[in-house]
Amino acid sequence: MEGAAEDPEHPTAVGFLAVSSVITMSAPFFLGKVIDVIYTNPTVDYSYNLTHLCLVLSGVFLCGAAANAVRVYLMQTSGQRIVNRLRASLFSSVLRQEVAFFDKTRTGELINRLSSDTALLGRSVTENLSDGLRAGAQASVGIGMMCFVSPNLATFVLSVVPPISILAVIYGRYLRKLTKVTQDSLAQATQLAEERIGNIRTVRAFGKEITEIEKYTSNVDHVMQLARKEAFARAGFFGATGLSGNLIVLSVLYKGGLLMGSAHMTVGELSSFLMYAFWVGLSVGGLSSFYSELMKGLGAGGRLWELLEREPALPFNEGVVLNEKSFQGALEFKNVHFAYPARPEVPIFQDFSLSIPSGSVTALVGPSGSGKSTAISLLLRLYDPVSGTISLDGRDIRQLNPVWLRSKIGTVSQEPILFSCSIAENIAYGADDPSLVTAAQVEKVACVANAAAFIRNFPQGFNTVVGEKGVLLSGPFRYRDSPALFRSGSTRGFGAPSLSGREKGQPVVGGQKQRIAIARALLKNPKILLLDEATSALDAENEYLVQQALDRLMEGRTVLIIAHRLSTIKNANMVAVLDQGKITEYGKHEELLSKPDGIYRKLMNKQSFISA
Ligand SMILES: Nc1ncnc2c1ncn2[C@@H]1O[C@H](COP(=O)(O)OP(=O)(O)OP(=O)(O)O)[C@@H](O)[C@H]1O
Repeated sequence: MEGAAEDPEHPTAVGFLAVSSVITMSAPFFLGKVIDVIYTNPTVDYSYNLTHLCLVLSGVFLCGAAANAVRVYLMQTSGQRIVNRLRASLFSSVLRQEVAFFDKTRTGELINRLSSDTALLGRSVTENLSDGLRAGAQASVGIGMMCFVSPNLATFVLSVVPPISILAVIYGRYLRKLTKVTQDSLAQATQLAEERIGNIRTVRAFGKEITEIEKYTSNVDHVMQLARKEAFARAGFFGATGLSGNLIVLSVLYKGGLLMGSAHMTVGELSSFLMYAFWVGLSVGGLSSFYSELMKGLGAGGRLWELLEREPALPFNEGVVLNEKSFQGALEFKNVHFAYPARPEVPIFQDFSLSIPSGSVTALVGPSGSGKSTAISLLLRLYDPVSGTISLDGRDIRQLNPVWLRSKIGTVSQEPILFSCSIAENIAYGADDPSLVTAAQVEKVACVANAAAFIRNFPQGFNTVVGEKGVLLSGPFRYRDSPALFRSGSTRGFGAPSLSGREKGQPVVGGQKQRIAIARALLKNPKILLLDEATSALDAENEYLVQQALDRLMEGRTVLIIAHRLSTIKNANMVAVLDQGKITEYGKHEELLSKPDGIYRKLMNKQSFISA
């Protein structure tokens, strides 16, 4: 691995590995000598030689143990370092991917890569590699020493190796298959748990706790069944190897006894031989677990590599940056055709054209599902059109640097997403460099966004931590129009139905999240604003506060707003009606309303626009 090769601790650890292995493997030979000294000098003064020998050997063994401990320490730290580096690169690679990639890839799967696959690979190329090397070296030296001590006995013992190896290979394959199935079904159970816990409000609102518990329990029961099968296979294999190990030792003792009887072997040699045989047995066990860990690591590595090497389909931070001084912020869709990559057969836009002049407010209206949010996703360049162009100040946005482009665009969605940190941090998130934002700046934008008063009423003020997705704040009541759907292959784009609506029946106190999101957008101070108005009515006072904050935010910017309020539509410079994948009507509210058979007129009659 690249990380392992760079790591300076690796060569040191290999040095310690060599020292500890040499010492370990010389032990049986010298211990055999000790036994022979005991047996061949049954006179009084042998104790002097023996004491010396034992003292020297103890010192050597101590060095071996210390070298081994240092090796393990170095390998563990170096493993963790590799895992950390892998995680950082992987996270960086994931965050650079285009949005369509996230439509297709499950979050749980990515989290799994980030947490367990990296750990698996890290361990596999450090500790496991070191243990494997050690086992391999010890097995070869052990076999060599067995041949050296007694070639006769060694040939006898080694003749049982081939059949046992064949058995081990068959077992290994079976086990790998079984492990994969178990892992897959565990991943399924985890995915289910993650989704249901993340969407607990929807589960609760539908009273599905018991059903979900049963579903999860049946999933983990399935995992248990597979795990039992695996345990059974392992138990059989270990039982068989244990038995054959003992039988081999017994036959070595038998044959060794005969050789000793015919004076072809000393008792020390037989003891050394047995110890070597024992070490070889242990090392072969170590080698097999090294092999299975390595295979797991390589599997994880393959999956990680795919992700690390994946080139995002849309560029991440490259392209033209327009001159800030002459930058106007005029937007235009020209003959845009678009279908989501996850569903290429369903066209969303067909010949969609719309011009949004610099500094104007355009209200976009249309039936639900007509593609209003999609238009915003395209302007943010979360996806590219199949054909046609979207331009900013006459420049195709595909030529522009997407990071720069997005830095010029502010968004406030129906259900803004806040992070689980303090309100001040959430507002500062809008700035290019949040660490440079002062408390005074945060308070100022919060004031303009009509958010300062309610924030100050919280005991911790601006330091109040909002819950995951901002659930501790009030938001619009959205059960009516956006039921949370469990995933069936794709997520929604901009303005995805959030699950953090309020429980049915609770009073709607209103719009705190929106006002924080407006403050966040104010701090960003973008030239272009893409807004998705909340579909729900707030109470009169909050309605007024949010509306006033939005009006202040819109001042002097190019605005495209998905309108749900009559007042917004009336105040907009232009209204564009989106239907059947294109803009079918365009003009001022009154103009459009005066067309007797106009779609806008029908829409107004059919759809309830909030009259506030
Ligand atoms: N990421 C996605 N992958 C595939 N299809 C999607 C994705 N996001 C949205 N769609 C589909 O695209 C169509 C347009 O969706 P969009 O959210 O743009 O409509 P909308 O007019 O904003 O609707 P609403 O008013 O209900 O919010 C819908 O049929 C929707 O199911």
